[in-house]
Amino acid sequence: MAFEADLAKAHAARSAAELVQSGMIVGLGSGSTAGLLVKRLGERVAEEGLEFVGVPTSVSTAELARELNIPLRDVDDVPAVDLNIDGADEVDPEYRMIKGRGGALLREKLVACVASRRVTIVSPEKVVPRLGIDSPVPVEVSRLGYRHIEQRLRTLGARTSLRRGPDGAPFVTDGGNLIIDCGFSPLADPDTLEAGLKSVVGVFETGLFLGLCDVLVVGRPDGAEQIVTQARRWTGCT
Ligand SMILES: O=C(CO)[C@H](O)[C@H](O)COP(=O)(O)O
Repeated sequence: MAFEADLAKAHAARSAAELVQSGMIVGLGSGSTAGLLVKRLGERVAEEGLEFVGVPTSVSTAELARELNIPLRDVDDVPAVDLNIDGADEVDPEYRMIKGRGGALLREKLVACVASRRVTIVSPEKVVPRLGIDSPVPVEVSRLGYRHIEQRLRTLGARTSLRRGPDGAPFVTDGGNLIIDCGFSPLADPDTLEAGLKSVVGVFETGLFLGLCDVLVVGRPDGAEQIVTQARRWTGCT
């Protein structure tokens, strides 16, 4: 089963890597599926002389891309991003997503928002009838005051859990913040929830990615399907 999911991720990554053309500025997502994408792009650089500039969404993605000789820029050093390719934890029938299991949600959302075209790459089990049944919504918060922020998130109906690393210490994001995972059952209205979470002082970003999927690439053990979503675009990005 794990082997099939890995194969599906590899097919999704490979299919999306074909969308990258020389001259593009490309947002490079984070996580295992995005890692496979970066590796495939590295192969294209080495084998075909593909020339593009990557905008990494995490320290680990930047390290991998550098090893593969992919030139990088920070998001503030590019005028815009032509194409962003990233993974997701869950995608619903309206192409709304939960992201951030890897803890890179703030930078991922920033880069997705400045991209002209956003591509999501997933294995099939990530496509769900409804968001939040299995995955909590990660919320990136200030270290200062995080206990009070957690209380406020509870008043919005969240079952909260401060994310911790393997050593038991609080997980710290690339941006130096904390993550509070927020379980909602059910997650009834993602748009209203996003507005509520963002209204809490000290919340920097949430893992709800709404209107940020223009193309969904679903990998399978034997290939991949690209779906042009025509999903409503998120007004925060336009
Ligand atoms: O949002 C993310 C990291 O913050 C990842 O894209 C998401 O968690 C999917 O990861 P994977 O491809 O390893 O399943």
